[in-house]
Amino acid sequence: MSDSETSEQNSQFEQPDRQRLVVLISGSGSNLQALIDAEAHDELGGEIAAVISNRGDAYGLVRAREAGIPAVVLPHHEYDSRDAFDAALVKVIDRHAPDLIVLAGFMRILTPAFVRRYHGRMLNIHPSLLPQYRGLNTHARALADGVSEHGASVHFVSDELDGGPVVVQAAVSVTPDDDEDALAERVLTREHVIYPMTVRWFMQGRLKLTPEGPRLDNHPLPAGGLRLSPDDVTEEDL
Ligand SMILES: Nc1nc2c(c(=O)[nH]1)N[C@@H](CN(C=O)c1ccc(C(=O)N[C@@H](CCC(=O)O)C(=O)O)cc1)CN2
Ligand SMILES: NCC(=O)N[C@@H]1O[C@H](COP(=O)([O-])[O-])[C@@H](O)[C@H]1O
Repeated sequence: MSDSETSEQNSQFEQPDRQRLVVLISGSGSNLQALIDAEAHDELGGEIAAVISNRGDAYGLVRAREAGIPAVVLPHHEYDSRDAFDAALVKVIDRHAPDLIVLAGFMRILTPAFVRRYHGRMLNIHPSLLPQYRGLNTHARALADGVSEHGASVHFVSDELDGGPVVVQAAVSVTPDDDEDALAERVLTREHVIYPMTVRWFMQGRLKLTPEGPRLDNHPLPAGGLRLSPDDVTEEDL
């Protein structure tokens, strides 16, 4: 058994009563880092039990290992189908019996069977004010359209790509001299605020997905989710 698997096997027995989450990544992992930092400050409501990446070159793997979190690479291109890849994901995820699966820059479309398995306990962060700009290249598309506001959305994952019920959005103003990198950086900064906050709400049992939609403290959320405006900074501003 490899080191990462050994440490991974042991992690499920540490502090068994704490809420656990598994984070899926594909790249830099700055949102993962925001979650790691929140956990380090006891502001996540649980522990990151494992990190899984579909890319072996994801810097987020370095972040996980430096934080002592078991990190597993499942190269999607080594699997014959999406179903086979998702089945391998399930096998690794379920070893940790997580309460929540968090997609943090995870760039693979998940199959309906996978989404059903984790319905109501899988979140994603998307770099747009959904339902605007589902899919990829959101910043370039927003700039091309000349929008005045852009941002990020945290939503429960559904079969409909980036179409699941939105929990929280954070908006940024788009300036005339914005380019893709500058806009992406400002949106990421907001992501690092709203994702740990939303994950904490779920881990604390405050956020649930009901058949009628997301509820926070048993109150229905506004259509389109709670919105942090460009001037709002923290949860207290919601
Ligand atoms: N069933 C769902 N799967 C995923 C969702 C979702 O809402 N429902 N969210 C995405 C995250 N995402 C945007 O937020 C996203 C990720 C990936 C893609 C995409 O087109 N992926 C391509 C490969 C792209 C690449 O490898 O660079 C693919 O899977 O063929 C679109 C949107 C996560 N999954
Ligand atoms: N469609 C999914 C998607 O585009 N997600 C986006 O990828 C970036 C990941 O950054 P990170 O790896 O530094 O967290 C984030 O901006 C996230 O919103």
